[in-house]
Amino acid sequence: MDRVNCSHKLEYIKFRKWLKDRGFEDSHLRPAEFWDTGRGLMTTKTLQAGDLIISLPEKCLLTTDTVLSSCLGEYIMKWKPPVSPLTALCTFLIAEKHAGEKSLWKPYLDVLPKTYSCPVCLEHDVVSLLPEPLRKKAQEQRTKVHELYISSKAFFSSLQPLFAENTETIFNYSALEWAWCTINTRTIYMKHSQRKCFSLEPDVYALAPYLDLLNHSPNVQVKAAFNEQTRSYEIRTNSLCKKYEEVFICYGPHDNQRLLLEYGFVAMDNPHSSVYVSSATLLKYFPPLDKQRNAKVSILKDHDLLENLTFGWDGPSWRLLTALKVLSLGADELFPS
Ligand SMILES: C[S@@+](CC[C@H](N)C(=O)[O-])C[C@H]1O[C@@H](n2cnc3c(N)ncnc32)[C@H](O)[C@@H]1O
Repeated sequence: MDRVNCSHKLEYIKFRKWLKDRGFEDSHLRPAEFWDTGRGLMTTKTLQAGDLIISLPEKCLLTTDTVLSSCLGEYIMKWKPPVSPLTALCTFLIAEKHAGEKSLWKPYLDVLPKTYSCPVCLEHDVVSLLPEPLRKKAQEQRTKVHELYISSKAFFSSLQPLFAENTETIFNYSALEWAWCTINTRTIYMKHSQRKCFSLEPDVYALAPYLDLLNHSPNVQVKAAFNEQTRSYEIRTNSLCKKYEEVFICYGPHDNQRLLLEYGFVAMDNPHSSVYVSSATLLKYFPPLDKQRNAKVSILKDHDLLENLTFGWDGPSWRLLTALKVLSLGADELFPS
């Protein structure tokens, strides 16, 4: 058995009832465990190109509007300097999880992963096994989440009147890491207009319960957008998907480094696969005594051409070729008189 339907489990029965109460009608998708991709959605009817995979009503979406209309809203509105939309969503997830039975979002929270595999969650000795350019990005991710935690601490304390328990216990680092990964790995893009109560970071995240059970395949094409007429977020497939098979969407033309960094997995047979070449590796192959070496390196740095240098299936990328060309220039070619 390479897939096991899990829609009979109590948590999914409650989850689907919760979605139905919010206007979601699902006829052909079932949560299932797949041997290769883990949990995902299986279709009980064949989907042809052009068919609707899912149409999720606005009422099911969790956005910054949801956060502002909750009890957190007044605290966000009065907090200076304003928090980011991302911080607001993280705070909401942590607060709702803490509310347990009392949360209106409990059936959704109950089916969210308990742990994640993004680099920020990996142990130091695991990160140190990653190849160099990825290791650096993994460390940057850890720093980013840590800084978010430090910079949000005062705001979290301001929420104390809402909780009987100490906010430091509720909004601890591991709770923030879980909330950050939930948002980073599961949100859809939905642009909201800029609001004064939030910082200038773009407000583009929406959590889309059930739809966020769809796994990624680099080999399918889909069209996804909010439909203003039906007031639902809709995804149509452009690929055939046979009855009882897993339905995939495409998160974007991402290589495996990006998939690991953003989503915590890598895709088999990824047409966007690439191999990253660190600047240290590149420079090792150029003469250390080249008098113009420092000038060349600083030109490349100024143009942001010493990072994200890759080989894809078609050979070296434009960025890598450019870096190679600059480093190979002769003495009279770099600054011709
Ligand atoms: C939007 S969620 C999809 C549903 C998720 N599998 C679940 O059980 O909740 C995105 C996450 O699913 C997993 N995922 C998505 N596509 C995958 C794939 N092709 N292979 C393995 N894991 C995948 C990754 O952990 C990713 O962070």
